[in-house]
Amino acid sequence: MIIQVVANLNLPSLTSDIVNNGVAKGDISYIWKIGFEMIGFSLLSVAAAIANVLLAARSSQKLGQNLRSDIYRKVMNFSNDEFNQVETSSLITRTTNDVVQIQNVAMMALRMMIMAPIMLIGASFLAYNKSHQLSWIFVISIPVLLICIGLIMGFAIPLFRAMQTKTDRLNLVFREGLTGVRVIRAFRQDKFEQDRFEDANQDYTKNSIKVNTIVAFAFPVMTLVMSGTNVAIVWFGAQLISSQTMQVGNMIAFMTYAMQVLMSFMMLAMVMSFLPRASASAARIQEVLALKSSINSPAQPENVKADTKSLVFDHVDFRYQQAEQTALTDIDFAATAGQTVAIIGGTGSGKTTLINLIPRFFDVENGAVKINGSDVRQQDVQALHEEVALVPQKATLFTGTIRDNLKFGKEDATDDEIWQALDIAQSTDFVKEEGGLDAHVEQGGGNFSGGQRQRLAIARALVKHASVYVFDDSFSALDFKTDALLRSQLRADKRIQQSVVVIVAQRIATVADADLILVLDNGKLVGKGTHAELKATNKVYQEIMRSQLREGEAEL
Ligand SMILES: Nc1ncnc2c1ncn2[C@@H]1O[C@H](COP(=O)(O)OP(=O)(O)OP(=O)(O)O)[C@@H](O)[C@H]1O
Repeated sequence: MIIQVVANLNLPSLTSDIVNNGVAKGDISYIWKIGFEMIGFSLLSVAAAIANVLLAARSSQKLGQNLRSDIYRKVMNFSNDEFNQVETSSLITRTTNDVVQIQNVAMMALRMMIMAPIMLIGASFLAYNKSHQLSWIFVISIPVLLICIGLIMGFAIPLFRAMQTKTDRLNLVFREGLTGVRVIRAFRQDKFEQDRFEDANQDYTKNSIKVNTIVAFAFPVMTLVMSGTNVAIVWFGAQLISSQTMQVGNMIAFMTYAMQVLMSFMMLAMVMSFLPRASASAARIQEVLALKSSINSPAQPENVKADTKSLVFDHVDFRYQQAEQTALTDIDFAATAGQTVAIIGGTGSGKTTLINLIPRFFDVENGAVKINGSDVRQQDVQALHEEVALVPQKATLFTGTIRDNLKFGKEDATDDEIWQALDIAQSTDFVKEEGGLDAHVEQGGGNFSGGQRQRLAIARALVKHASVYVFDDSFSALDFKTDALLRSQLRADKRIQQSVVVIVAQRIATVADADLILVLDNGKLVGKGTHAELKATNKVYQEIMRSQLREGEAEL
């Protein structure tokens, strides 16, 4: 860049030299000499400019790449609390659009922000050197230019800032529309959603048009100021020349320097006008990068080596962030290898909340959750996640093959192990029908039924070797027969027998043969025991049984 600026600043001086000493005096050999020099400087300037653009593009793209990886790595370590703080759609905009803003401004800064001040000072100095008498023109043209730039930026900057939030809104509505497209159709809300999107789209477009209109004004206004300056230089320069107080070459050089001075201001203005938008983007990225995950490994994690696997909830209270009431109160139970704990309760009673505490998605308020005898907060988070195999309420599959999806918990799983897990999960038949382990899984498992997705998610958890297997309402999408078969095979499996199994369910039939049943009501443990004990003594359990008998579900 410095080579480019020096070459550019040198050219007008050579021009004045060639005119004054070559053209005016008719010295052809001098013209050739200076002419070659000028060609040399021009080539140098072009080469330097190309190198500058290449390097600036490379550095700014690398910056973008690093920012995107940093954000992704950070977000992957977020706990549920952090996900609640930043919208998913906003996270996507931040990783894409916001990073591009920073990239663009970095590119511009590398090309112009440093070049403009050097050029400004150099050109001003050299212009003054060429003609003291014409320098007063700057006293008028620079303030006029600055006022124009100031006015344009004053209008454009707030609009530039608004651009980012409007992009967020557009993405949010679009994303909600995409994910909820079936619900939207079923409830015939197409028009409402279309209108909502149109509003966001129009808002964004109007803002863009306004910004671009203002920016479009900038160019002619600046050209006007430049042309005015040129006219003034020629007008007053001509008078000086005719009175023989200035040489023609000096006037030409002065004119070029004047353009360079004004161009520097314009470059600075251009970078400045992009800065507010980029600084808004930077703040949004920084917000994500600065978020501290509330779930972290301790400085010195405990080395857990238990011969028998166990899961203990020791008088646990839990409260969601900013919630007034505890979502779980005084939950206390223990289970060891080979035992199945079942959790039953009405909707919103806290079942999912309870099992989210096992892999430490949230931290308890009081008490402790212990796996294999050690408090989960004292364990390395990664190591803890290794010990828990979770089947969430909503089965999530990833694009790829069935084999890819099932190897998620154990990278080196053999096909035999996978088929064994599929067998227990009652999935062998439909997987074979689909074409085996290489069958394609579409985005979100869209080419499988809800029950099939659920069973594949169960199989994925079974492939993993864990201390605790957690099934969150995973059997509800299965019919009674499949549900019973799956659970009996689960009980018979040698590896599962050495682990603790936690099952969340709505149906009495699913929980009846568990070693320990927990009855949850409004976040409290209102019953704890076997099916026979609870059936005899627990009112809430009896009520659940009665309601299901009435519906003809539980034949017990
Ligand atoms: N992220 C959250 N922030 C605040 N409150 C929450 C959050 N998630 C759940 N809750 C509240 O905690 C309570 C228990 O919810 P939970 O999802 O554990 O119930 P559940 O028994 O699993 O219900 P279901 O059978 O319908 O899945 C509910 O009152 C719910 O409103």
